[in-house]
Amino acid sequence: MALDLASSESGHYVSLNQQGIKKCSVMSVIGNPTNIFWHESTVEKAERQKLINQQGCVVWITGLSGSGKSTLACSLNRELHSRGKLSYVLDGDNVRHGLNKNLGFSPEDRTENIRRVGEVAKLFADAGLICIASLISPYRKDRESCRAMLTDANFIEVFMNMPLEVCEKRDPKGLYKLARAGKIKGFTGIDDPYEPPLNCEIKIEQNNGICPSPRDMAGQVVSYLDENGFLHA
Ligand SMILES: Nc1ncnc2c1ncn2[C@@H]1O[C@H](COP(=O)(O)OS(=O)(=O)O)[C@@H](OP(=O)(O)O)[C@H]1O
Ligand SMILES: Nc1ncnc2c1ncn2[C@@H]1O[C@H](COP(=O)(O)OP(=O)(O)O)[C@@H](O)[C@H]1O
Repeated sequence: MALDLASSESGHYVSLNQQGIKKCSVMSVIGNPTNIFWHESTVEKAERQKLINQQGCVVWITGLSGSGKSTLACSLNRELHSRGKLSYVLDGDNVRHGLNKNLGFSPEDRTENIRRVGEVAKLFADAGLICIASLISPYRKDRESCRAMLTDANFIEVFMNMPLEVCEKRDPKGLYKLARAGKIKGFTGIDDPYEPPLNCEIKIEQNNGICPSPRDMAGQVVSYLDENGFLHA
């Protein structure tokens, strides 16, 4: 049986095998990586974008549960696809089934949830895709951190400005009901805060009490992307 001993302070790695022979080598310190270097790709982002005739970016959809984030994300994805544009949806609910399945809804876990999705979205944008991230992302500072990961123009924040009453009336998963009954603690909008964006690029809201259709919501985002040059290389 081999025995591995690691010293995180020295960065040395000591291994004893069955014959008691010691091996020493250097490793990255866990939790505070050292000895890692950025490796440049030989294919540049501009070349990838030219290939697919679009500009990589992140469309970040934020809003209360039930405000229509997933509906807009799906509709936008379909609309872009029909125009021959490559997009991909990162939906909070879905990402929490895999990459983020170890995270709950404490403020710290939500922050980590947003940070990870922000990093993945940044990679998709670098690949040249229009990455549609759809998460409650309730805290302003977390969304601002994601914005800071990209150049400002490539982070397009879409605020689903739906009144809580509308979201609660929709309640497609019955979660508001559970939250009101005290059976879910820390539910956004009920007993956990939602901080609306101060400077978002796009706001989706009701007109005279009527919510725009999914197609119209998507149309609003497509117009922005088109007018700002994202739909051509
Ligand atoms: N406590 C609490 N607060 C808010 N939402 C809750 C909670 N518990 C479970 N859910 C369900 O989880 C979905 C939100 O996941 P997100 O990853 O988007 O949330 S967050 O951005 O980390 O706040 C959210 O999905 P949507 O309804 O699509 O927004 C809810 O269905
Ligand atoms: N533009 C809209 N008009 C009418 N109903 C909508 C609209 N957008 C979403 N909905 C409905 O509201 C509910 C919540 O939408 P959803 O996209 O799941 O919200 P979220 O992802 O923000 O939780 C769903 O039942 C959906 O069909």
